[in-house]
Amino acid sequence: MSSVTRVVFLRHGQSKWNYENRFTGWCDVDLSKKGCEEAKQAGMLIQKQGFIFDYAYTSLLKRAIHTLWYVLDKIDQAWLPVEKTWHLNERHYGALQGLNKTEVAKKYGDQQVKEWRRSFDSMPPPLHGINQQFSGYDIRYTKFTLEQFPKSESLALTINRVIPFWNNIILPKIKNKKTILIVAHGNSIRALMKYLDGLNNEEILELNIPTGMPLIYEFNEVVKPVRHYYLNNIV
Ligand SMILES: O=C(O)[C@H](O)COP(=O)(O)O
Repeated sequence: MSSVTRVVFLRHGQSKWNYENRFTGWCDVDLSKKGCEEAKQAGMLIQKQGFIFDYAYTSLLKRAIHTLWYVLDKIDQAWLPVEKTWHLNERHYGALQGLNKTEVAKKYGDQQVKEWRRSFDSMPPPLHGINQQFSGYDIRYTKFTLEQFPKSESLALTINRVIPFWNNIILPKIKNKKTILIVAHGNSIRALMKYLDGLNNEEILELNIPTGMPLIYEFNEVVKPVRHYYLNNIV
């Protein structure tokens, strides 16, 4: 019997705003046609490896939830216990949400946009007031007061809410040899990878997570990550 325990991470398939090249963050945008196909393909890759999961986790955002549904359908594990949590949401992109990434780069420069998107502690400009990109009144976020509700998040702030979830909820399950599927977002997965692999601030700048590509992490008996790889790289 294998002594490693595996966690499958999956960034949602392409969303409609990924397709339109717009900052999305906590805006609840659905999958594009291509994203649905990517999700089904991810399900097929996972199914080929014969994964039988004990638990699945995803965010409160439908691009991730629907990706999970496609995967569970493909692997015929629709019965799996699923927990949805804001801890796995995409990083909040503040006032950039809804804006076109190329237009923002024309206005502020490529370097500034790269910093907002990929650096450790740079914070996108915060949302001001209540506009259509503000989801603070949404029923799924009632546990936040308006003051607590994020108006923007750096990767550092994203790490602050992803890692307690990892340590309290996921880690004990890995210790018990449970196999877990986590369908989340580019930056909530980057936050986890920074933590798991001890990446420094230069390394995290260059880390991008592709849409719809299952990423396998293997953990040893003391729950240290020993290896990770994308499923499309398996021959
Ligand atoms: O929220 C978004 O815009 C994307 O899902 C992730 O965006 P990024 O690649 O700019 O971090």
